[in-house]
Amino acid sequence: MPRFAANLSLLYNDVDFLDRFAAAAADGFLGVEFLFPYAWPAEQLAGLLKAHGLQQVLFNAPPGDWEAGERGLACRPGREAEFRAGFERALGYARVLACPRIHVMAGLLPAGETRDSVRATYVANLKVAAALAAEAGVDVLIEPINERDMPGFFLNRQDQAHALVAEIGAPNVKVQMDLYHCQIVEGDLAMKIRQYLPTGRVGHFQIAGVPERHEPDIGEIHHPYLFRLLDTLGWDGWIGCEYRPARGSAPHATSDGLGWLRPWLD
Ligand SMILES: O=C(O)C(=O)[C@H](O)CO
Ligand SMILES: [Mg+2]
Repeated sequence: MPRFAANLSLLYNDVDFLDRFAAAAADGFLGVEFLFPYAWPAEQLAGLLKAHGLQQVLFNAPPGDWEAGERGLACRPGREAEFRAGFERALGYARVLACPRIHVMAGLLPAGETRDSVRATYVANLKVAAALAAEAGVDVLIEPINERDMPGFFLNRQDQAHALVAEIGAPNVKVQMDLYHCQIVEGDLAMKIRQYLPTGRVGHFQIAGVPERHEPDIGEIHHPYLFRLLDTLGWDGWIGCEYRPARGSAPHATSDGLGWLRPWLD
């Protein structure tokens, strides 16, 4: 049976961030993920996880200046020291939160650069992150993201991600297979899962309805088929619920829209 994690950056966003842990636990989630924990002390977040019987399954390394539009530093030549310092900060949080994986966002292509011209920077940065993470027993995840949501993002396709994982050559670097982005960029989701899951190089899944990124039962993907497929293939990791609730009304919008999840919680 798939295990579902609530993405607390997108779900329960009609209550304060620190109250989302309790809300997720009350809805039956056993795991949570979020984008960035850095506005709160790690010990405070660890206390909330413990109080509500939740596991932290994923969060992101610092992405650079998010407010200014940056979406990761890994592919940015000249930002290597900042990338490393950010990743070390993330590892500190991972230790306190007992979180076994960190997502490293690739970043937007700098003006005048191409995917080929920044590839060596990206690979070198990921090798550094992988070595640091290995000492802490943590996996480093890389995620292909569609360019409608993030124009100019370096990493967009599953085949590109898997080729980079092979080139980086570290056993703790894996792909975060977000089926929402994969559907928008490539489609053919079931065949892509059948192709990549047996490689052992998929470290996490995420889901959302396509194209609006609302509940998984809104839109063009039939998720129950994919959940059964993941079960058949023996996936025992997590599926992050990374969508913007569209049903119900505040302060229960997320809970009101969880009808799709209930059959999978038992
Ligand atoms: O956008 C996504 O799908 C992610 O998972 C990133 O972590 C945040 O942009
Ligand atoms: Mg995602």
